[in-house]
Amino acid sequence: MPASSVVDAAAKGVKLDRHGGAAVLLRRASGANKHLVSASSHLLFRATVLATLALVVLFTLHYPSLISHSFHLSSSSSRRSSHRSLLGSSSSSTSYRGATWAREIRRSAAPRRDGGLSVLVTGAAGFVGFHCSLALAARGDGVVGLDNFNAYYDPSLKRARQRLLATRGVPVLDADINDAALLARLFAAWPFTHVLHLAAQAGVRHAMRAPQAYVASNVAGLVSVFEAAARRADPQPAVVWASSSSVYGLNTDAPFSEDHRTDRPASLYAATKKAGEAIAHAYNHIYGLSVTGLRFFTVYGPWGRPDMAYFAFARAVVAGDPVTLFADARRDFTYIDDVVRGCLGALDTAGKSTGSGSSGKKKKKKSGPAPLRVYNLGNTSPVPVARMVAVLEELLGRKANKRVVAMPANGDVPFTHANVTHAARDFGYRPTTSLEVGLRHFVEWFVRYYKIDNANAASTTTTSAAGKPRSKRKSTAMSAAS
Ligand SMILES: O=C(O)[C@H]1O[C@H](OP(=O)(O)OP(=O)(O)OC[C@H]2O[C@@H](n3ccc(=O)[nH]c3=O)[C@H](O)[C@@H]2O)[C@H](O)[C@@H](O)[C@H]1O
Repeated sequence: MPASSVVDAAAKGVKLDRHGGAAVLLRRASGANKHLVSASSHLLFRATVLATLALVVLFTLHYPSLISHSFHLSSSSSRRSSHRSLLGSSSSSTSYRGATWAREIRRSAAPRRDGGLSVLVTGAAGFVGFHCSLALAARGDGVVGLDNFNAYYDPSLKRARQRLLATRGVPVLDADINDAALLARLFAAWPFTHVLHLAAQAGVRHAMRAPQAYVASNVAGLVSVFEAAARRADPQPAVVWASSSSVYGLNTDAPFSEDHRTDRPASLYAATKKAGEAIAHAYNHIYGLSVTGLRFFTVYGPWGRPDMAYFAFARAVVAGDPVTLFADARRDFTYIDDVVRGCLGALDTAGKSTGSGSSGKKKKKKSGPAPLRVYNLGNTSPVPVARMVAVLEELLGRKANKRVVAMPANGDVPFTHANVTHAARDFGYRPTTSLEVGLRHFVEWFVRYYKIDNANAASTTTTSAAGKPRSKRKSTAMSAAS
């Protein structure tokens, strides 16, 4: 029988089978063995397809989060190789649900050392959140991160941080702190002992361009986190969150102490951070929530924020673009590793929340008032911004095209200077990194990450010197090496 006839017979068989079954097919085939073989193979084929479909349906019902790619976990983690990657970079947080998802959360959140913490880190793909998450995971604490990956600065840098965290077993969910339902599901999935709340709208001067973003993140978002921690979580976690040196505003007493006035913010950014400190007081008072606010002082370092001056200036120096310096500005630049030690110290000493939270009703406090703390995390040695640029010039082996202007009325303050005696007393905080050393670490990362040829730099040659740039300028193009 020609091949076309076999195909015809098989086609007929399908048709007949639909109407009369295999017996009709067998009669019409009138003993032709080839037809019999063809028909029975066809039946076998159909049975296999049906069985496969049934299996797919069963699998889908059993593993919904796998099918929807809704949850991010490391695919390359050495410690957690059993975690298959569910990284889906643009998934909606509303799909973070289900039994498998909750199991994955528990697996990442569980500490791997005796007495370890279990920390929900908001803003985990941000600069400080990324470094703190790495440090917590490295010492065996359980960590689950979340971040909304907004475009305030290059989201690809946040994605690169997310990928690196994944290799350490820290998932970073694509989620917004204003998603109350998701926060409730996270606390239902696992009793986090701590929340390190670092998600925020940063940037002092940008607040004049996008004021509502600061209200949405730094006020509404903070309330959302406090609501979840105080009223949805049972037991309540302790919350450590990022306030800012900017709350000192127009204060002129120096160095800035936590006892100084903070009721004269100079920017909307500062005002929202100050509002956050007042909101923290209310949640501590009403719900017995343990809350620690950390006033960061111009934190810098590898994997930093491209919107900050040291980072933007480094890019401008490499590109040969102008650098605008606000005359006489000084900052208490604080290196990231020092700040991370401060954050972990604050978490370790946070003290327990004492209210009862799951029903949202205020019940009798379990053991008196919960801690309410605020600390400066600065470097204690302000440096002129012009000096910061000079160090960058040295490290990059290129001269900046400087333009010095009077400080505009944009919310900036002329100087910051931290007194850190409270943090030193309560958790041994002692910053040890000079601006020169810290910027060297930053530049080493910066040239590697953006694949910049830095052959002229002081750090890699013995002949270049600040003020004596080489005439030969190297490539100015920057591309991320992530
Ligand atoms: O400690 C904080 O609470 C804040 O620190 C950081 O704010 P700032 O201290 O203002 O840092 P950053 O912008 O790097 O400007 C540094 C210096 O460069 C000067 N500066 C800035 C821009 C410019 O074009 N020229 C210039 O001279 C400028 O006058 C300043 O003296 C965080 O961004 C903020 O989110 C918050 O965390």
